[in-house]
Amino acid sequence: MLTNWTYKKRMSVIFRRTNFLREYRDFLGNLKETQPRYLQTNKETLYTEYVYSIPLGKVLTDSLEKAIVGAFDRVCKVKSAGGRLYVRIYKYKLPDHVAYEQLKEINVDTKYTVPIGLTLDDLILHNFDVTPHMTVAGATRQGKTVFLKQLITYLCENNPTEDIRLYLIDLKGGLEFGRYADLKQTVRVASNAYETAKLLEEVQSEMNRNMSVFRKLGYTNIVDTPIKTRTFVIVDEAAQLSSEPFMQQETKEQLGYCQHALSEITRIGGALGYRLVFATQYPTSDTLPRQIKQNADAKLSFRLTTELASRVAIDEEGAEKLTVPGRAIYRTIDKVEVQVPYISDKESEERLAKFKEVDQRDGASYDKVSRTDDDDPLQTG
Ligand SMILES: Nc1ncnc2c1ncn2[C@@H]1O[C@H](COP(=O)(O)OP(=O)(O)OP(=O)(O)O)[C@@H](O)[C@H]1O
Repeated sequence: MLTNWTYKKRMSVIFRRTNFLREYRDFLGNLKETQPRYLQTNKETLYTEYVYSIPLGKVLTDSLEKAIVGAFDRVCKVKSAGGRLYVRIYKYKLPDHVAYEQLKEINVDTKYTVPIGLTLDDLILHNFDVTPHMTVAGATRQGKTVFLKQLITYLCENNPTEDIRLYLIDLKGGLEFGRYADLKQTVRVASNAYETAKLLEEVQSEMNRNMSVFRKLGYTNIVDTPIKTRTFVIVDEAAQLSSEPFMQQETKEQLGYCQHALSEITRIGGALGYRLVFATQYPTSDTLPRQIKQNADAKLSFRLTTELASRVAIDEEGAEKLTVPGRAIYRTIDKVEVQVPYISDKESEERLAKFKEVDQRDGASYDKVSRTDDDDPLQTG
C-alpha cells in the first residue's frame, strides 16, 4: 500500500535524479539545494492529488513526467500550472468496458455533441459546432466502427430528426452502414469508390448552392445563423480511397476526386454546416490527405501497430501502446486517454428503429442509393 511516507520518499528520489531542484549559494558561498516545496494534499473520491511549488527556473520535462508516472503501480497524471506541480494518483484504473447505456445517466444538453469516452476523471464530449471535423485511426478490430456506430446512434437519438443529415461512406462493402440506409436522417449511403464519387459530387453541388445562399444572406458561418441543420459525412475505411500503382487511370482519377472532395469539405464545408468524420485503418500520407489532417482539429486514435503510424494519426507516439479494444487517445489542444462507449449492432438498431422510414410505394425500405430527389439542406427549423 502506498503510504504518505513512501510516496514522499519516492518523489524526493525522483526530484533528485531528474535534477528538479533549486540550487543556490548561502551567505557563506556554499552551494545548497532545495527540493520542490510540498504545499498540500487534496483527497478526492477518485484520486489523491499532491501539490508542490516548482523551483525557480525549472519546468516540467518529459523525463520528470515519465519518472513520476513510472514510479507508482497506480495510474498517475502529472501536470504543471501557475508555478505549481500537480501529481494525481488514481484509486481505480480506466474501465475496459463502458456501455453506451451508461451514458443515459449523463445529461448532454448541447446539440451536435457526442460522447468520445470516459477518462479517469469524467466523460469527454465532442461538439461538432466547435470542432467540425475529426479523423479516426486504429488498427483492425480496435473499435473504429463501433465508435462510428455509437456516434451515429447518439447524434440521431439526441437531436431533432430534421437537424441531422447523414452521408455515410462505408468502404467495407456496405456491411456496416447499410443498416442505417433507411433512417430519416440518412441522405445516402455509398459502399464502393464509384458510389462514393457520386455521393461526393452531390455533396459538392449542395455546398456550392449553399455557398451562394450564404453570400446572398451575408452569412459567414452556420453557427451564427438560424440554420439548425448539420450534415455529417462519415467515412469508414478511407484507406480504400487511395490509389495503387496497378490501378487503371480512370480508377485512379475517381479515387483522386474522392480525396479532393473530402478535403474540400474540411476546407470550406465547416462554415456551411458540413462535418467530416474520416476513419482509416492505415494512417499514412497517402490514406490520410494532408489537408484533411490539418483541418481536422480533433484526432481520435485506437491502437496502431507502429509508433510511426501513431505520429501520423495524432502527431505523437502513444497509440501503439494502447492495449484494450475501445481504448483510444483523443487529441484536440489537449490529449486524453479514453475508453469509448460500446454499442452492439442490435442495440444501435433497436434505438434507431423509430427513425426508420418506409417506402410508401411497396412497403420496402427506402432506397437511398437510387434516391434522386433534392433535399433542401438549408432548413431553418
Ligand atoms: N468501445 C469498445 N469497448 C469494448 N470493446 C470494443 C469497443 N469497440 C470495439 N470493441 C471490440 O472490438 C471488436 C472490433 O471492433 P470494430 O468492429 O469497431 O473494429 P474496427 O476497428 O472497425 O476493425 P476493422 O477495421 O478491422 O473493421 C468489437 O466486436 C468488440 O468486441
